[in-house]
Amino acid sequence: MSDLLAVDGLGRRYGDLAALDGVDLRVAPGDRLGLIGPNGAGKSTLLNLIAGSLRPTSGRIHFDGRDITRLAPARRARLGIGRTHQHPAVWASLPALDNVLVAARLPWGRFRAGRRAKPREHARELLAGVGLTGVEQTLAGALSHGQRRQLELAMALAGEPRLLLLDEPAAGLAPAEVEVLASLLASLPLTVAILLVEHHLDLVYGFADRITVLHSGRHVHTGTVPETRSSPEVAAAYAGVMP
Ligand SMILES: Nc1ncnc2c1ncn2[C@@H]1O[C@H](COP(=O)(O)OP(=O)(O)OP(=O)(O)O)[C@@H](O)[C@H]1O
Repeated sequence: MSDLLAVDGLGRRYGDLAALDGVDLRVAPGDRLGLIGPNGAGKSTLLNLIAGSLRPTSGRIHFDGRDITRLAPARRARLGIGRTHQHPAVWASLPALDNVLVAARLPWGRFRAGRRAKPREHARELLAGVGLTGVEQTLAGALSHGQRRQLELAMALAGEPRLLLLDEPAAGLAPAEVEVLASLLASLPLTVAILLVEHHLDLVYGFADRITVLHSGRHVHTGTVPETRSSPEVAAAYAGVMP
C-alpha cells in the first residue's frame, strides 16, 4: 500500500542540540504505529514537526503524496492530520458538546464534519464514541483530567482525520482510566491511521502493529511488538547506554 505519511531525513536542531536527527518514518493508511523512547528521545519533537507546530531544520514530510514540509498546521489539519496534546487542549469555559461542535467548524473541520446536516447529533455521537455520555452540558473545565483527554480525542475525530497523532494520551491517567483508553483506542476506525507517542509501554504493545523507537533524536528500531520486545538496541536505549 502506498504511504499516507512519509518522513525523510527529518531533523530539528536547537543550537548544538539535535532534538531530532535525520529520522525516516512511514505510515500507511490505517496503520497503528507506536512511537516510544526514553525521556528527551525526540518523540514530541517528531510529532510536532508532523503536525506543523514546529519547523524542521532538515528533511521533508509528505502526506498523501504532497510535500507538506512548509505547510501551516491548520492546512495540514485540513488535509487530514489530527492531533491531541500532552496537556489536553480544550475550551474550559464551554460545555463538552460545544467543544466538539466548535472543533468540527474550525477551518479544518468546515469541509468535513462541519458540513453535516445534524451537527449536534453528530457531536453527541462523537462524545458517546469516546465514552462521554451524560456530560454533554458539563463545562470542559469541570471534567476530570481523564474525561478532558476523552473530550480532546472526540474533538480531534470531529475533523475526520486520516492520520491521528496522539501525544502521551495515558499521561496522568489512573490505571482504570488507562484500561478505558486502551479499549477506546482499539475501537477507532481503520479509516484513520494512528501514531501513538506513549511512555505506557503496555498500552503501546497492546495497541500497535509496529513500533518505532527513538533515542537521543535518532531512529534506533522499527519492528513488530515481539521484535521490539526482544531488540537489544531497544533494551540498550532504555538502559541509557546507547552511544
Ligand atoms: N524548545 C526547545 N529548546 C531547546 N531544547 C528543546 C526544546 N524542545 C525540546 N528540546 C530538547 O529536545 C530533545 C527532545 O525533546 P522531546 O520533547 O522531543 O523528547 P521526548 O522524547 O518527547 O521526551 P519526553 O518523553 O520527556 O516528553 C530534549 O533534549 C529536549 O530537552
